[in-house]
Amino acid sequence: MAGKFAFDHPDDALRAIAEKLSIVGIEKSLATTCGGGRVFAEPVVADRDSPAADVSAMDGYAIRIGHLQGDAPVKVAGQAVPGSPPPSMPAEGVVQIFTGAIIPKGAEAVVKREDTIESGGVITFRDVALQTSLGENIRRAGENAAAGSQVIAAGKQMTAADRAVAINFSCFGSDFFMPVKVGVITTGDEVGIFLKDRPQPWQLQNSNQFALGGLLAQKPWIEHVSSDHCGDQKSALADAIAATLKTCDVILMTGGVSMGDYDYVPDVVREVGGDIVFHGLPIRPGKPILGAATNDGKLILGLPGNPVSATIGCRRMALPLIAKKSGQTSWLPRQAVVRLANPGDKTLPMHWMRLVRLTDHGTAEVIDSQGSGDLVSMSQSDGFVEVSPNNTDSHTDVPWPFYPW
Ligand SMILES: Nc1nc2c(c(=O)[nH]1)N[C@H]1C(S)=C(S)[C@@H](COP(=O)(O)OP(=O)(O)OC[C@H]3O[C@@H](n4cnc5c(N)ncnc54)[C@H](O)[C@@H]3O)O[C@H]1N2
Ligand code: MOO
Repeated sequence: MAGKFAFDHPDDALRAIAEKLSIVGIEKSLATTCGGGRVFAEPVVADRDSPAADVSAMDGYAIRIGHLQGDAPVKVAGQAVPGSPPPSMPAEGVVQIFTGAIIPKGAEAVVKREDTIESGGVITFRDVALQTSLGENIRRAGENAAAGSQVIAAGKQMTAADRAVAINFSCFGSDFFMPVKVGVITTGDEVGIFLKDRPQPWQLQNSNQFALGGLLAQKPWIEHVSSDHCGDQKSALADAIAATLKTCDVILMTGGVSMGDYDYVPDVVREVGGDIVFHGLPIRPGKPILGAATNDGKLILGLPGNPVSATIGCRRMALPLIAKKSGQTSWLPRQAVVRLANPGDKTLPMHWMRLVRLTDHGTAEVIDSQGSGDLVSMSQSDGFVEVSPNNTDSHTDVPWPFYPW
């Protein structure tokens, strides 16, 4: 135990609960082209060398190094074009070659076209070409990857670059992890979706449902299955959690996790068999957050009801844990860092999530906020930085991890 909190650092809390989570199942042989953003459940292996043969990196002439001695014109005795098998290297003369074409057997280098003087079937080498070394401008077979080697590891989320790699190696189908099924349950008698009648002063629109839904929708490895809302009745909440556990791998809740008389979430999570790993973390906003796992490895995360706390909590804590369940091996956040233009002198004894707007590459400004109910300032931000507890360097040039929306 770290003081009054189970963990000192949000990442330690993530690691601890992640150990209790199961990984989703596998979908066999989906088309790779449909799998953009999904998580590979098997590695991609090179079906042949890349490049498949020695190829030219330039438009020019395939030569033997011996051609570079003397300044007499040399005959262009053949042509190597992409899309055709290579000609053989003639006993005399050079072969005109184009970028990507296979190097004729016996050629030792490629001289760029602009480093020669071309005239009617012969070339002479400019001075710069005389320095050409053995193998210059030749991409060797297998230099990117050898046939049979792993080019993409299982557990990686497929990027656009991975799509290119998979298709390059003729991997048109692969096993992928199934999307993680997530159910959202918001709570609170005051919260609703008021379409026709405007909310009364004691009521408010269910913005959390839409904030969480927006973050979940960004991830192709998540299937947002349901959004339910529960009033402040313990039995209704228990029923909603039990029903959602039947259809989902993860339940994200908002509200009802702090100290109020109607904050039933911790009790109900225990009742449905949730093993509470943390309830409260040294983070602001979001301190009352609750993390639990069921005995079959499902995740129940209770986010505080305040809109900024719920949204930041979803970004900082829920998405990595869902990533873990999705089979991703690199699920723990590794964020790019930014420096703050206007950090001020204030410190907090907590990990402080500060809303920021990016102002330049690597620089951001802190946005004025009225606190965790101020969703207007949140919408003016590009995301938040996480400042260390009791940080006395905040007014200096310290870079902080940045979490974009
Ligand atoms: N005595 C204490 N009181 C509070 C503590 C504490 O430690 N001791 N912690 C405070 C902190 S920090 C937070 S954050 C809130 C979180 O409380 P809950 O998770 O129990 O959330 P609620 O009380 O249900 O709601 C808080 C706030 O957010 C509004 N809300 C709730 N759900 C939604 C929604 N779906 N969409 C938009 N807004 C929502 C709700 O109306 C309240 O205004 O507790 C502090 N109190
Ligand atoms: O720490 Mo609570 O999550 O801000 O208002």
